[in-house]
Amino acid sequence: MGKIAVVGAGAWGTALAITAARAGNEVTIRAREPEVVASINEQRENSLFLPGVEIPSNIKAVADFAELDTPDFLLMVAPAQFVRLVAADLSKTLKESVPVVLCSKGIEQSSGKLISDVMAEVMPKNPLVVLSGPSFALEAARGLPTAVTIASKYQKLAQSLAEAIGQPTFRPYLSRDVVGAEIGGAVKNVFAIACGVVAGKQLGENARAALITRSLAEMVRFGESRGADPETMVGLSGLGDLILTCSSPQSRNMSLGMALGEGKDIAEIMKNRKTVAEGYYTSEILYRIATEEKIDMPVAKAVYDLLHGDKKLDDVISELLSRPISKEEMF
Ligand SMILES: NC(=O)c1ccc[n+]([C@@H]2O[C@H](COP(=O)([O-])OP(=O)(O)OC[C@H]3O[C@@H](n4cnc5c(N)ncnc54)[C@H](O)[C@@H]3O)[C@@H](O)[C@H]2O)c1
Ligand SMILES: O=P(O)(O)OC[C@H](O)CO
Repeated sequence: MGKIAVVGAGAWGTALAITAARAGNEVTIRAREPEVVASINEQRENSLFLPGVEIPSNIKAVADFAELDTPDFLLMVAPAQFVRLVAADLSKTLKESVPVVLCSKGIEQSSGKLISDVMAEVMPKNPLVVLSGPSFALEAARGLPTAVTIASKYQKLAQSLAEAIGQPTFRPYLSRDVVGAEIGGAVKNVFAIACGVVAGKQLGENARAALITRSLAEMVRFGESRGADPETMVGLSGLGDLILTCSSPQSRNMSLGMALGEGKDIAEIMKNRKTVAEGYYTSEILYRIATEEKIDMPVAKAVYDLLHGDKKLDDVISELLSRPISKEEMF
């Protein structure tokens, strides 16, 4: 039986803890909120972030990083904008030999850095693995079939993580392309907001299909700018996650876009959110990077204009639709 630690007891951290426990591991999950620690240990439920799912008895919640001991793998599942701070605290007690599995999806807004680069800065010695792919927390937690990409330059580690947490209903696929796996998960959140706008404004399924396809082209371009393999972009962590997140109001990012498309105000939507819609933060930095580096990303720009600019929805849509005719290029 292996030992898995999870840092971040939001919906995804909790779902991954349940998945790892279901595979037979002893799991310790560190929650930031004392009420979440109590809820997991006493009610066997994370009633704040993943209500309605039973927590198996081989999961223990703790408040203190020091209680995580020395796991075989540590899963980092804090929201992307908090990973630097959380990792800095964690690094005070975690041994440098413990492999860290990055499960967060985003780009650091203050620096424009990929979160794997943030981890390399803050915890440079811990071997890094990325876990990404189309995976709604609730479905994975309920044991519904899910497939993910596990990427690392240390293939033996990727393999042993896959063996430790894999099971018929949670199938990992292995990759060496850490940056590619990470970028797909980070930028699809921005495009899911755009697809939500299409749904909320009832622009139709043709528009949504076109938007997903053109978003994939932008994902490929951005990925190439960071050295990602275009093939990774059409795998689970890229196209797979793009399709999932752009197709279901279960997605926090798509539902944020739907609210915008229905005419709600962004400040109102963001007020009092307790769950994270990573695309909101990623869209701002993605637009800045694309502008500075001249990466053609019109859909990402449209989302930026809606969330962080002061453009009107109808103006943003007509700007996107009246771009000059160009050649259809993906790669
Ligand atoms: N929910 C999903 O279905 C899902 C699936 C795959 C990946 N992810 C990714 O996992 C990451 C975590 O998302 P989630 O869905 O588990 O979170 P969540 O929205 O369910 O919960 C919010 C999380 O943010 C944490 N948080 C709030 N303020 C914080 C602070 N100041 N410092 C540190 N942490 C703070 C909370 O403790 C909690 O863990 C995100 O990057 C997300 O994109 C989520
Ligand atoms: O609910 P979202 O939009 O944060 O998406 C969750 C996962 O990233 C889907 O793979």
